[in-house]
Amino acid sequence: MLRVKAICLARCVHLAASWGKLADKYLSKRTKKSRTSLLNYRTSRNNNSKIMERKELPGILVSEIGGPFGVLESHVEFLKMHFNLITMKEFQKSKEELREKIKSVFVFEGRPLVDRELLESLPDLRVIGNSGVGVNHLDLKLISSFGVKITNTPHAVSDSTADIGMALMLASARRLVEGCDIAMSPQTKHFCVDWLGVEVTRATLGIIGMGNIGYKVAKRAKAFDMNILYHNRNRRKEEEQVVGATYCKTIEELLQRSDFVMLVVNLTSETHKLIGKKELGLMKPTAILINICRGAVVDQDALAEALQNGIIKAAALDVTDPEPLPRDHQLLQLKNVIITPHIGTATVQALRMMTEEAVENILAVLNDRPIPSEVYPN
Ligand SMILES: O=C(O)[C@H](O)CO
Repeated sequence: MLRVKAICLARCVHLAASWGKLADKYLSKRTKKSRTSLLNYRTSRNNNSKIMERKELPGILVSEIGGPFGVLESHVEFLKMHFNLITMKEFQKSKEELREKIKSVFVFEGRPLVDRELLESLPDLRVIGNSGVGVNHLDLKLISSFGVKITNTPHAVSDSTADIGMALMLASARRLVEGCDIAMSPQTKHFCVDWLGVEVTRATLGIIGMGNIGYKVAKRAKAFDMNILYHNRNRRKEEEQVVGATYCKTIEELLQRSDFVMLVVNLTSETHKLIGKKELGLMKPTAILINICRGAVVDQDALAEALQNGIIKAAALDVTDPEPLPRDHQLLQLKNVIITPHIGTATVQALRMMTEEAVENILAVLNDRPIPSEVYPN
């Protein structure tokens, strides 16, 4: 009997051990797979580093290291694994020595400025890698006329920007900033608010621009049981079905039917002041406008007027034109506006992925591989 018990116990232990091993194997496989981060690049570069000297790496021009418009310090090591990193300051100092080394420019927050002068001083330049999706700060035609490719990072930015869209919609609907002011004010003795918010649940959200970000907004809105309308140059039937969205052929129809209107388009000559007096006039007086793309998509004077006159109820903006607005701008005086400082991609994860996506694009151009995200002039 004792022997049987011992055998049973041994079997159980063996079984548990093999499950453990299996689980370990499975988990490490999953962890490795989900880690599509700097680490992957690091590993592959480390293997190559034995055969590749730093001086052989292609030169990449960056604005500066650190500072609000510079490459994040934590990304420098990663960039240096693939490139010979040259800052604008270094380039200005030794132009003649460096000009032929620079094959790419890494543009972050619109810096460095890529103008004719810069393009003319870089004879071997092959690609402008924009870190971010919006390329309105780049003269696409001019850059292309130099035979230089342009790339952007539409995938890296989509989740964080969609999150900001949802955050602004919720904050505006529930008057979060006003509530926060009351709760935190030293003057507050009792919590007594004389206003009510509105719910986003089951309300109608109209999304103008169903690209990567617009689609991620729709996915999130679906979880709020929202009735989703969208307008886009091209109808996206597959995505429509996934999120249960309804296509509006015209912006006018979308504006008339929506409780919340979210702007998620690229800024181009066609979308400049897309939302003006006429469009605001079509919206419901209870509607809220949310802008997470570019400030110039909205006629801000018309918006301020509409907000003052009750044409629409409120606005929540992560972007303005210019940024920041002049301190005496009328939009800053209004209670029914919330403005955040263009923080759609301001997360550790998004910035890391933007750098990775930009590097992937640049390396594809430099190695004559298919380019994941190329931008073409209109
Ligand atoms: O364009 C983008 O991706 C964001 O606005 C960050 O610049």
